[in-house]
Amino acid sequence: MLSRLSPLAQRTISPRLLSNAQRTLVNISYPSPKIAVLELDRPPVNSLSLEMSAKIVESIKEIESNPEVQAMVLKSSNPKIFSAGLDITEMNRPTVARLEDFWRNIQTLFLTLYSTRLSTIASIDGHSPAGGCLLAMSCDYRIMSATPSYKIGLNETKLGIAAPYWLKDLFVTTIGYREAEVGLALGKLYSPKEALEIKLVDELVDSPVIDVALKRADEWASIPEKGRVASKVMLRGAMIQDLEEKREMDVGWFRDFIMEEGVQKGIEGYLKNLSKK
Ligand SMILES: CCCC/C=C/CC(=O)SCCNC(=O)CCNC(=O)[C@H](O)C(C)(C)COP(=O)(O)OP(=O)(O)OC[C@H]1O[C@@H](n2cnc3c(N)ncnc32)[C@H](O)[C@@H]1OP(=O)(O)O
Repeated sequence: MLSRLSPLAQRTISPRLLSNAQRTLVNISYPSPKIAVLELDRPPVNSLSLEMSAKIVESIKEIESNPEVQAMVLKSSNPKIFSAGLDITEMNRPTVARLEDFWRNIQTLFLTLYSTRLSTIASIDGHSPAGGCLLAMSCDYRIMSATPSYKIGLNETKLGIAAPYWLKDLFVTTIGYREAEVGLALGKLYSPKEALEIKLVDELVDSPVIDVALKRADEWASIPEKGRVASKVMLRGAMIQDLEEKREMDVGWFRDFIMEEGVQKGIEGYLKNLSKK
């Protein structure tokens, strides 16, 4: 990890030359006492490996531990990708133990981000498929760049897999049953304009997304915490409790689904096509 390098090494190695093993994977900054910015920094595409998920969770907890901080902006260090979703290599011929651990970390990531006392603003300046869309939907408010080529949505079926039941629930809660039904079946990736129309995102901006995200964070941070958190718990509590009770069942479902030979072949083929591009 970068933090294990000496201060001199940290200053002299260009960040672009660091391997992921040397990186912190996320960066935390505080533009003002009430606002934190959590930046995803796992090149090339911010995919969610076991370590990346664990690091995001650890960082949210670190930010939460400061009672003064009220809002957190989630952004990417990559100028055109928010997050490419789960690290597909984690699902490609894995060991059962690693796969199960990976999934427990993904569950924890969702539960932590979805239930944090912080107001969370997703600053989506780039592509946000699958697990990237999960991160965005777990936030309280989503702002996306209007750049027409960017895509957001749940494309799992295109990989030959299915979203877990709790991600399906989150999608339904966000965009409504019928749109979710079609979107999930087709593995549909929406343009920013389409995403705004179905309320998958709340706002589109042409200017640097982060500027508007910081403004919204200020607005959310000005609401008294007690009432704001109580209303969040009312709206989100049932889904959180449901997954808490079914975690191990969900791990079993995921493991059995992914380890099937046909699914493994599909994942292998999808990865090969990605690399060939
Ligand atoms: C039953 C279980 C349900 C589990 C739920 C799963 C949810 C998921 O999140 S599954 C993951 C779905 N994600 C995707 O399908 C996104 C795939 N990636 C892309 O579409 C593109 O990479 C991009 C649009 C995000 C960016 O395109 P760009 O042209 O800039 O970059 P690439 O050349 O495609 O990628 C660079 C590099 O990164 C590798 N890579 C891309 N995405 C992933 C990923 N999700 N996991 C692991 N690795 C990924 C890609 O293969 C390239 O690698 P090489 O440089 O080695 O070729």
